[in-house]
Amino acid sequence: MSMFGGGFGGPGGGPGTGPIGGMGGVGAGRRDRQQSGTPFAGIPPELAAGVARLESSEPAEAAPRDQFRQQPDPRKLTLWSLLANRPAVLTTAAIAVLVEALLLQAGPLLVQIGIDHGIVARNVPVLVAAAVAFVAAVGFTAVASGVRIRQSGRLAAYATRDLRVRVFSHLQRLSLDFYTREKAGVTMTRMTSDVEALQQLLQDGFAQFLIQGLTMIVVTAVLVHYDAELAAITLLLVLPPLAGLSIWFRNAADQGYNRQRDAIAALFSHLSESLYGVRVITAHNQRRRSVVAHREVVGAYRDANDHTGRINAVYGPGSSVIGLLGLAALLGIGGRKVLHGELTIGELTAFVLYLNAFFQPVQQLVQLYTNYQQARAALGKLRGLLGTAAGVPEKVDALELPPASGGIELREVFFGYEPDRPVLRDVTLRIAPGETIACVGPTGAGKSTLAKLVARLYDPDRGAVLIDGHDLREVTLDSLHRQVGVVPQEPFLFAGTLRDNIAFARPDASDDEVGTAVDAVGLRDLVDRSPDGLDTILHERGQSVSSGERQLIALARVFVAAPRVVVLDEATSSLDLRSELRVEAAVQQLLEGRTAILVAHRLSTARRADRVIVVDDGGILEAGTHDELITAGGRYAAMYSTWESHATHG
Ligand SMILES: Nc1ncnc2c1ncn2[C@@H]1O[C@H](COP(=O)(O)OP(=O)(O)OP(=O)(O)O)[C@@H](O)[C@H]1O
Repeated sequence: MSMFGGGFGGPGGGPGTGPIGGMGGVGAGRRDRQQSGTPFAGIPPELAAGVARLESSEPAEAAPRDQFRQQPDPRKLTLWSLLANRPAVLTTAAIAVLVEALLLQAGPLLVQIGIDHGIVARNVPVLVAAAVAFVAAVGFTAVASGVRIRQSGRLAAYATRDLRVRVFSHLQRLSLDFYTREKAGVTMTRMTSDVEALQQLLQDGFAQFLIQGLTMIVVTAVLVHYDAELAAITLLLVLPPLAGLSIWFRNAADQGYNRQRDAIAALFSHLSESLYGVRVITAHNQRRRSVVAHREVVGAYRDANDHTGRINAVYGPGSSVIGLLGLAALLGIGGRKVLHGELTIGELTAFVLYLNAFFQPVQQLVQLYTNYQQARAALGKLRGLLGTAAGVPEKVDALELPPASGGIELREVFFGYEPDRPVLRDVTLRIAPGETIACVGPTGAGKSTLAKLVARLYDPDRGAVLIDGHDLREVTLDSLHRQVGVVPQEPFLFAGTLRDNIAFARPDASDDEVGTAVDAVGLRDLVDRSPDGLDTILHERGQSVSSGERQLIALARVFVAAPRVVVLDEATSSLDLRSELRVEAAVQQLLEGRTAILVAHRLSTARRADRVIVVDDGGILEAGTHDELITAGGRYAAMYSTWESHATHG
């Protein structure tokens, strides 16, 4: 099986090497075209002055703030932690919220003053003053509201950006076991839909929550001030049923929104798998089945939405009815008080307006609560993801692996992907610096697994893997990956230029270094044939180059990285004889002077290795040079004679 499931690039291109998609290619491309002197290369002279002007006015690019660290971020992910990162923006937004909430309450007060002291008292200046004050309050409210929306928008944008970077960094930290276990679509959902659910709440939700909450407090105080008895009766009538309904909603929504999150993740998973596998689906005539399966996951998502919709249909109108009944009660009780002269008509009007102002927030809070529940479910999922520990963690006190001479040792290694299914049992193997070892054996025997352990893509369950006497678990992953290069069975190319792909592990590699790698692995032909040479854009996953060329690019990538140890999982896909020979020659070049572990699917590769090991039944059955094993007449000799007769007759 593939060492990386086609998921990762070459060595050292592990965590934190940054994106590649065309990055750096622009500048590099321009530099090269200018040098090449071809027609249309570089910036036309008549535009040069304009470009220089434009460049000088561009702000200098700040150094990236986010550094990748192998150790996970210990901070717990909470809504507050997302907001607290930008105290200045948060404070401005909070002040704007406060001002807006207070100004909003001026309206009913001014109406009451206008009625009681202006209209009823026939005092025109007071009436005019109340009206003017009303207009001013509206103006200030608009300004405060503008500031609040702008600042809370910024806050949400920053917070979700931070969250996305944090989750992505964590994804980079996780090991192969996570990616085998977790569907790509589910992880995508965490980064898209879940983060967006949070964004919605952060953008408007919190500010609204504060405004509405403050409004309710202010209004309650004002109501008590106007008529404590009336306020108490009305609030007692309203609050208990509202609280009961909210508790019910919280419990029901918790389940509902979790179900919704799971359903959307399943939907994304199926979508991404179907898109990646579209060729196989079409070739095997399984489009109908694919559509039926998609209808099922979409159906499950619809059911989840339907469920939350039903809950909302009870909670929304339910809380509204409670509020309106409260108003009706107020009209009856308050009206009686006016008739008995205990309350002025202006006060009752203000009371009704304030109570309305009390219930409007309730309505808004209902909506916000829905958002909050959604965001809470999303946060739970994201927290789960951030809480996933890396399968191959780096020790806090891990040491830099010093420049290795490349001696490798597997010491009594036991390993299984699942606890009850051991793949390797008590494997001991020593590889001398500079030696090339070929692993052969039947399919599924554990050859790739052995190679993965040497690259520390997994840790052994028992025993140890050492380089130059250093246990791999004791050294930093960064220093290890710099010195152990991996060529996966199915090379993965990124959308970007050829140069970007070749220099992936060392983006700072010079043109000369890239050129040397190109020549060494025999890619010169491809580079010369490509329209823009090294600046030719490759399509996603390298679909625009042949499988042999992909292998050569993967080899060139490791060549540029220049690790001490190479772990190479030979591709099983067969190439035509010419390409095969080119790849073989490239491998020879790459292995020159390096320690190497080859997972050899072709015995021609094994023949050229310094030593061959036969892996089967969870261990190493035979080990020795090709000639020794042939002479011994054991398992390898049998495999070799079968292969040879196929090679000559086939
Ligand atoms: N991620 C995984 N999770 C669970 N089991 C796995 C995983 N990867 C491999 N296996 C199992 O471990 C065993 C050894 O797999 P491995 O890939 O090492 O075989 P291999 O000898 O390299 O085979 P091939 O020649 O086909 O590449 C197989 O039985 C395989 O099914």
